[in-house]
Amino acid sequence: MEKPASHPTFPRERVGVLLTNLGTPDAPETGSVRRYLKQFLSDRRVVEIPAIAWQPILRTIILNTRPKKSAEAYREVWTDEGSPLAVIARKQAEKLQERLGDDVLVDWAMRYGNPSIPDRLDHLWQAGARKILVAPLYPQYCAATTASSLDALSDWLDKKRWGPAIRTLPPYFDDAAYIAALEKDLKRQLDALDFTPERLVLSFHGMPQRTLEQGDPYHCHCQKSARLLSEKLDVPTDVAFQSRFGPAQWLTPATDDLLKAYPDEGVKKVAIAAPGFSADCLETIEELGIRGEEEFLEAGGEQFARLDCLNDGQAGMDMLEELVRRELAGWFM
Ligand SMILES: C=CC1=C(C)c2cc3[nH]c(cc4nc(cc5[nH]c(cc1n2)c(C)c5CCC(=O)O)C(CCC(=O)O)=C4C)c(C)c3C=C
Ligand SMILES: [Fe+2]
Ligand SMILES: [Fe+2]
Repeated sequence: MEKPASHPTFPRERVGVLLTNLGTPDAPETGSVRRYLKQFLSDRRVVEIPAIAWQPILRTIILNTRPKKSAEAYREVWTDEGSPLAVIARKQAEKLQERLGDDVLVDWAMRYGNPSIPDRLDHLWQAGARKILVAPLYPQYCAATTASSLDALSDWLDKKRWGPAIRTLPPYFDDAAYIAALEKDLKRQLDALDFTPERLVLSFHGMPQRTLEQGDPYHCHCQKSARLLSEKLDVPTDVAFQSRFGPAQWLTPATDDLLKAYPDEGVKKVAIAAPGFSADCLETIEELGIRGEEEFLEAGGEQFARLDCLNDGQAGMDMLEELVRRELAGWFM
């Protein structure tokens, strides 16, 4: 039977994979940072204060002060290719695409800023992806990160007449592939240091203490990742939470407090890793690597090293390929 002339044509069906991360400004300038922070900090998953109380504070105080200061920090980490988080996210997607071949379309997106989750889902759909795995690259589940990415997915699906079958990558905080990748990569980096650290700090992004009391599993996921990892490493580890924001009580101990207290306790040689970040970003390169080192040395510390995240290195990509192939079972071998 002949198709009516008005009948749309469809591309070859394929499987899509969308790697998502948090997001970053388009440029290390006040205006770009303000746009990014406005979207980020207006997300009710991130700041759980009723909008009527929060929006005036955000618009009159925070967006008038923080963007300039944050832009300065972004300038310290910005590369010729762009923001480290975006550059690494793109490389992770390109390398995963190479590993999975043409039957799968791999793309990447950011929850805040660009490229956005709805734009890249549109792109995958238009390219023929009728089955899509959305993979928020957060090992530890958190409402502010994992659930928020899935909100963006469900908002997109909500508007579609015909939408894809969807799978989402579960948190992988205790997955053997994740722990093994960290073990391998951190051991490689520790072996390459020109000193032997007395302590390895495992620094996770902080969250308000209240979220733990309300049932967010993030704190427990971080503690379990840290325990499983520390069992594999020869150096003693401490867990800490970084990037405190606002006046509320956040998870403790705070990374900066821990670094400042070490020298008085006789700990003078420290390495620091951020296993909850799948890619290096402002929070690892600037906050840990620059500010953290300054704070530790000023307090009397002697040697300090920041270890890289898994990024697009061999160990991290082996893990990502394993996790993604597992989730694609039955869709693609
Ligand atoms: C990895 C998990 C992360 C959690 C959990 C998280 C929670 C969280 N963050 C803020 C406030 C800010 N975070 C900022 C940047 C930022 N945060 C994460 C990760 C987590 N955040 C990443 C990967 C980045 C990206 C940095 C980049 O390179 O672009 C910022 C912006 C920078 C700044 O102005 O300091 C803010 C603000 C809150 C409030 C929160 C949980 C409630
Ligand atoms: Fe953050
Ligand atoms: Fe816990």
